[in-house]
Amino acid sequence: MNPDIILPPQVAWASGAFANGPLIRKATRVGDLTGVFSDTLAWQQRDPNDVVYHVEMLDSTADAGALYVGVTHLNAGKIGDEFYMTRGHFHKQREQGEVYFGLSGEGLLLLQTEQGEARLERVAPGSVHIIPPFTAHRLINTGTETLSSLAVWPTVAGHDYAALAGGFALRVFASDSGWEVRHG
Ligand SMILES: O=P(O)(O)OC[C@H]1O[C@](O)(CO)[C@@H](O)[C@@H]1O
Repeated sequence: MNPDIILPPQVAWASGAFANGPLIRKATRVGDLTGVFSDTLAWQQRDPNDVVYHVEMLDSTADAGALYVGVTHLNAGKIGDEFYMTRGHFHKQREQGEVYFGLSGEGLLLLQTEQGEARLERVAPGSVHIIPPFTAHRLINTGTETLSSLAVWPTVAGHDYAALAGGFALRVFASDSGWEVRHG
């Protein structure tokens, strides 16, 4: 007798759309991102209901060793001259790492250590980003299409946003040549 074969969740690599999974979906809007963008006036003038990004993730257990798999869909856009980006965070359990995979669109992954040293990796379809322990991370969409990136991270990791209340050390703005990096 053949055993029943389980149909696992599926992800469409080109779009990041999930099928067959126990999905959680969360949208982050302009109004949720207080203090994140440098041009406060431009931020205040925007519709707070505009979605900047949404995350779809497969639900998982909170057990040690369990993993989340999720896709962040970061819309193309700017607040003032600064490109749309995720809020960004350290893991509450700082020793937990994460892996990002670029699926579609183009952008940057901003990584920052606890000592404030920041670096940028180019995100593009097929790119693989190993986020080490003790490293904050933020996605930035420098393109004209939605930037979609798949991530795998431990469910115990948690989010610490407070440690970055003063912002990251680098910001990315539109420029004549496409984009430019400035110190925060
Ligand atoms: O929590 P942030 O900084 O808004 O980032 C968006 C998402 O990116 C992830 O790191 C993985 O996609 C999630 O943990 C998080 O929900």
